[in-house]
Amino acid sequence: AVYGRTDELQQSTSWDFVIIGGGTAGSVLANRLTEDLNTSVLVLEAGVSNIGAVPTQIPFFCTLPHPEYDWNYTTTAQEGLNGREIAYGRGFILGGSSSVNGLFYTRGSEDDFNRLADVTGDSGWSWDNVQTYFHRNERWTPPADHHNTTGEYDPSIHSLTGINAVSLAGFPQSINENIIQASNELGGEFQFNLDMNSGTPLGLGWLQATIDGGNRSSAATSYLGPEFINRPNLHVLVNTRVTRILQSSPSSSDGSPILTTVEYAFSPDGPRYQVTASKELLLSAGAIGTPQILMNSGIGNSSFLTSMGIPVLMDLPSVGQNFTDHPRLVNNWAVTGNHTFDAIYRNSTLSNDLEEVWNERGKGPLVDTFVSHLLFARLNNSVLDQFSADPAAGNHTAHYELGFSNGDINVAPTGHFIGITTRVVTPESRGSVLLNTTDPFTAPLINPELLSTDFDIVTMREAVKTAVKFLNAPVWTGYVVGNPDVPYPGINTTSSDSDMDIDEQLDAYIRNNTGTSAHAVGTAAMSLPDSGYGVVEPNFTVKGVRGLRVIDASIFPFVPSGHTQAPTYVVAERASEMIKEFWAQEGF
Ligand SMILES: Cc1cc2nc3c(=O)[nH]c(=O)nc-3n(C[C@H](O)[C@H](O)[C@H](O)COP(=O)(O)OP(=O)(O)OC[C@H]3O[C@@H](n4cnc5c(N)ncnc54)[C@H](O)[C@@H]3O)c2cc1C
Repeated sequence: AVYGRTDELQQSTSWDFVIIGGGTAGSVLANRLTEDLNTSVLVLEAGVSNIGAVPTQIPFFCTLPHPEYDWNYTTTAQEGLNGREIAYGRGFILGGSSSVNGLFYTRGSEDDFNRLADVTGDSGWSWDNVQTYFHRNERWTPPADHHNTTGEYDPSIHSLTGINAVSLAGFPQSINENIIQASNELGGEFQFNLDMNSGTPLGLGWLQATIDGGNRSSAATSYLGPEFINRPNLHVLVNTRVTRILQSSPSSSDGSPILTTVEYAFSPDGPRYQVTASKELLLSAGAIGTPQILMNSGIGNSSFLTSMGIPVLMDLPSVGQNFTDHPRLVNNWAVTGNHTFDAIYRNSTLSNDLEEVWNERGKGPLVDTFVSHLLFARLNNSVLDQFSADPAAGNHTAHYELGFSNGDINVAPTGHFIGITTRVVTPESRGSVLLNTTDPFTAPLINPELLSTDFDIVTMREAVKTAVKFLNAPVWTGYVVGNPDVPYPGINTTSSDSDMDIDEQLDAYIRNNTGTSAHAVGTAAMSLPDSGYGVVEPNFTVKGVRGLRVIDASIFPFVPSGHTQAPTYVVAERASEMIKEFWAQEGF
């Protein structure tokens, strides 16, 4: 059950596992570990319950701000973004970021997982071996309008038996046919890909999203859904901020501290409570929350911790480092038609009417997220050759992504648009999450270092050029204003003196407008034992301590080359299995 106050919990209960953070990964762990009714689990979640959080349930409204369900973080000044500080979304709600995200369901590439297997020395992460976990996660679901989906995906690679709903779009956008036609006209990098979740995502295809009959499918609605949440051994405490992890008993025989006690509070000045897990603590507070909790507990770079006045429990300099994210840029071009979705954002009467249709019939444009198709593409060799190394995990892995929208998600006051969101999916930039103060209720310093390398800015520039190339396909004649010779965004004239001028102007536009995908990973990276870097071992245990594992998006040493929720679900599914196997071997 879900509780709002600590005194509602049965005080006599002892917990086998305490999970810190009821987000994407935490909800999977809570579900899988309580499949055995003899295993008791307590989840401590800082955010609110997802029940009744209607704005988060409507897929199309995912682009609107929902401050009551968000941590409302802001980054440090980003040099690569001309010094701007930008909003950094994180779900402050059961289900975590899966309850507020853009709902895109992309698994990443075969190369991404094979690289993870190499880096961790664990073949269990290879693409072939993780298919089991994708299948445990995914429950392929018909779209809200039940249209014939033949030719829009490959059924052979999907699962009907998982927990989290995934579907194709359930409302036809007026540009759908043109997008497919443009892919046929242009071929090459725009070639149609029947299913981008096959391990080879390159090309253009239909977006798959975590949507269940027009409603968001989050970790909370699925893994903590009605059929699971009332298990007698599953207890979820919301509105509960974990402040620190504490050493619970004398060190183990090899001298490693045993960390199975967690301290939590309901307000900055309120009393601190403690609870101890009889088996393990599972830290799933996400790529921002996890390093913050570790550092406040004395696990991190010892000189940094000492400078903050925190007693050092374990010197792990990689905590909070290696922060990786996908830079994201929303580009728009004016169109002549008026069948775009722009009016929905501007006209509150229309938006309310559509919400009624969504609510009563599960139909209409609100049943989908804001993108209908994606393109995954690689840099041309001539561009790639400028760089000493290719950060992609392999040759079947994209460097950038384009997402096509039938309108402007930035809500322009007038006009009709086609939107193309460009993202760098193999960024070289690495940032950090560090403590600002030792107050666990104060936000940490979030520095994704977006666009801080040449590779990243050049790749974003190529992505924008690819978007323009796409809009110059013959099918857009008479629809996209300017076709042929669609203008580059941010540039007033197409007749610049030289290519260099255009590149410089594009770079200025990119740096002034790029934001985040909120695909934060890497701040508690997994590495081989004795590798000299990293935070967790391949079995998710925090290096040098006992009783504590980190299981969430922070463990990825490299960001997958797609949106990060599906890989995070896979991490949590596999971790649950490993934990169960470990305790079965221990004889429990
Ligand atoms: C706005 C946005 C859009 C995105 N769009 C997409 C998309 O379209 N597709 C996609 O694949 N991915 C997307 N992502 C990324 C994806 O959702 C995340 O990578 C994934 O959900 C991360 O899962 P996690 O378990 O690591 O963290 P989270 O799901 O964020 O879970 C962490 C949980 O821990 C809780 N917590 C943190 N600190 C504490 C504390 N001190 N005490 C108690 N609880 C705590 C949080 O409240 C949260 O519930 C998006 C993310 C955001 C924020």
